[in-house]
Amino acid sequence: METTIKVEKLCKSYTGIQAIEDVDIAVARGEVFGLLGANGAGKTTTIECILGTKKQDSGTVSILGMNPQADRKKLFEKVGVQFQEANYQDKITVDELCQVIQSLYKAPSNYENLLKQFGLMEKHKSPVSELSGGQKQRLFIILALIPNPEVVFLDELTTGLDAKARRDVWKCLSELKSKGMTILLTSHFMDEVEALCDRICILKKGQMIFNGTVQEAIASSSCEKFEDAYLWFTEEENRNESI
Ligand SMILES: Nc1ncnc2c1ncn2[C@@H]1O[C@H](COP(=O)(O)OP(=O)(O)OP(=O)(O)O)[C@@H](O)[C@H]1O
Repeated sequence: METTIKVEKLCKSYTGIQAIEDVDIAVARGEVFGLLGANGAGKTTTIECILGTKKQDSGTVSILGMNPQADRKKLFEKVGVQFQEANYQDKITVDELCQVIQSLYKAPSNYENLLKQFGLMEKHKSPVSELSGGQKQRLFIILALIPNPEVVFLDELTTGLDAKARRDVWKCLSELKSKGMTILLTSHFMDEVEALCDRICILKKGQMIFNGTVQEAIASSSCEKFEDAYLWFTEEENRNESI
């Protein structure tokens, strides 16, 4: 199967902190891959190194056969990124922000369709600053999809969304997946990971402690439910007791 994202022996440290160490990830085209771990485990650092917005200390990254450091311009056309926070003018409206993003790309998606799909059409004339937290979160997913990307990175996918909005986002992502989009996401919600991800990697203090499917994670633990298995992997005490 064609590999869309390939990461080998990725290491990155900040002053005094080894944020990630020897991370290996391979994501096939059309796959939904979940990067999991507690706060500070190294998920965002991994994504930033994959995107080339942070330079790794060692290790290699390839997306769609490109080196993100050397081929940044070409990658920009094919990769979408959901930002947690974005800098935009104070009074800019949803329409205007989408149009600005659209203007940056050669073959963008129709953003109005995305607004409809994500239930934000009624807010299209509102200033972004007046959206609720969940509405902003959905807008950031839309901005990531405007480039019509082959690969999309969604960091903390549905943080801040209510139950209905989360389910709506899941449905939209399943549709994108069925059209062949490759998705790398991080999430702290294990029901979401179970519903969406073909494969996962669990990071703990920058080290990869599991790589495989949700079913394999459950089978390797002494647990029946995925959330319990995830906690078994990430909580030291439980693992030591079981080993
Ligand atoms: N710019 C930075 N300077 C110094 N240390 C940093 C920097 N960015 C991240 N770190 C540290 O690196 C480690 C990994 O952080 P990272 O943001 O990658 O974790 P994360 O898994 O994305 O966490 P969260 O779930 O809270 O978003 C943490 O210990 C964090 O404090």
